[in-house]
Amino acid sequence: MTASPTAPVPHEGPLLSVRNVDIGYRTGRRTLLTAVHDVSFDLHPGQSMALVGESGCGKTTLGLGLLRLLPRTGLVSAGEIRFRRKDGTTVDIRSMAKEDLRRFRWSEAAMVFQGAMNAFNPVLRIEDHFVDTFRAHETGRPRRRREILEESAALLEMVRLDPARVLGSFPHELSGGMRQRSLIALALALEPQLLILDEPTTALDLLTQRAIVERLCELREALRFSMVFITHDLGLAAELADRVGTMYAGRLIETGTTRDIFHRSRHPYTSALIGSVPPISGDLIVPESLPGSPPGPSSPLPGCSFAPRCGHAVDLCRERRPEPEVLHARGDGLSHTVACLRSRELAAEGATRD
Ligand SMILES: Nc1ncnc2c1ncn2[C@@H]1O[C@H](COP(=O)(O)OP(=O)(O)OP(=O)(O)O)[C@@H](O)[C@H]1O
Repeated sequence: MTASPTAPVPHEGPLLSVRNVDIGYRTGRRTLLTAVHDVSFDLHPGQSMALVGESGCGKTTLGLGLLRLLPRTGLVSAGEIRFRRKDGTTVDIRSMAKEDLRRFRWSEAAMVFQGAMNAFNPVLRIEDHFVDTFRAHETGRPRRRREILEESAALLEMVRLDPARVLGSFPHELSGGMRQRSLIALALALEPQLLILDEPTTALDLLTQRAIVERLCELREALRFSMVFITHDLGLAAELADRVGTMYAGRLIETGTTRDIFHRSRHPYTSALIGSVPPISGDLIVPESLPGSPPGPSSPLPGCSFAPRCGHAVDLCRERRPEPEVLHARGDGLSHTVACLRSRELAAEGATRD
């Protein structure tokens, strides 16, 4: 018997399962500064998760670490990053051999960095980037250049670019928004199941940002890839994500659905971030109610890293590190989890958001 088109999709389990991951940077022969601590989360097929937090909280380090794209001094030093491949097998990205990893990137998981200029080779035309990407992942008979270019044109049209104008151009001949869209088209070329976007619209004007975000929403719906979206802009997070994770001093201190985070955040840091957003979506500004900055990896604190800036901290917060606690359990990685010793008390007092 064949399944009817309306039959529920069988439960597939997570696409990406991150467990107790630490990521550090070597600063000397024996010193490793840990920039990401003990991060765990599951991402299911088709889900989009935004990582938010001030600068230096470890969002980019986590994004790069997930695909083993860290600079030479960077290292995933603990934990598991399990990924369900297109062939149905599961692999720990940490233990993948280099050649396997090369094939895996782009075809199964791709990353779009902030500032697309650096992602392109300045002496190659956009069409050559497409041809190289397709060719590097070919397994059977090499495809004709014309065939690849036709497919590339369709991808560019998908992100609303004119292929006739873009394919023959060098990266510097395009505007920032066009480069960023070209990069998104390139990242989607091999139909990856996971797209990691790091501030993909920063430095673009508001109209271009909006156009890219709208296109990404539509594409995700049509192509059903999963997404991890790193941003300073909570307005974008609210639009693009169905889940949000707040990072502070290298830790994931609150995760939940977009609704949990924007309407009933339980960590005073998340509440302060949301309180700092201007009424119309825009860049995150450090709120006046939140003076100071997050501690860097070289100055870890014994208790809660946010305690020195938190108006609700008590002595215990400075002594004991809060473990993530599930406040509202849900399947598919959608639980609302918070790492704050006082979260229940503060919610009862109405000090966090409802
Ligand atoms: N190549 C590196 N070598 C040493 N330390 C680094 C390196 N890259 C980042 N760090 C440190 O790791 C910490 C986390 O930085 P990261 O860039 O991941 O944060 P972020 O939240 O993404 O910030 P931003 O939003 O500004 O990109 C910071 O303290 C940073 O100084």
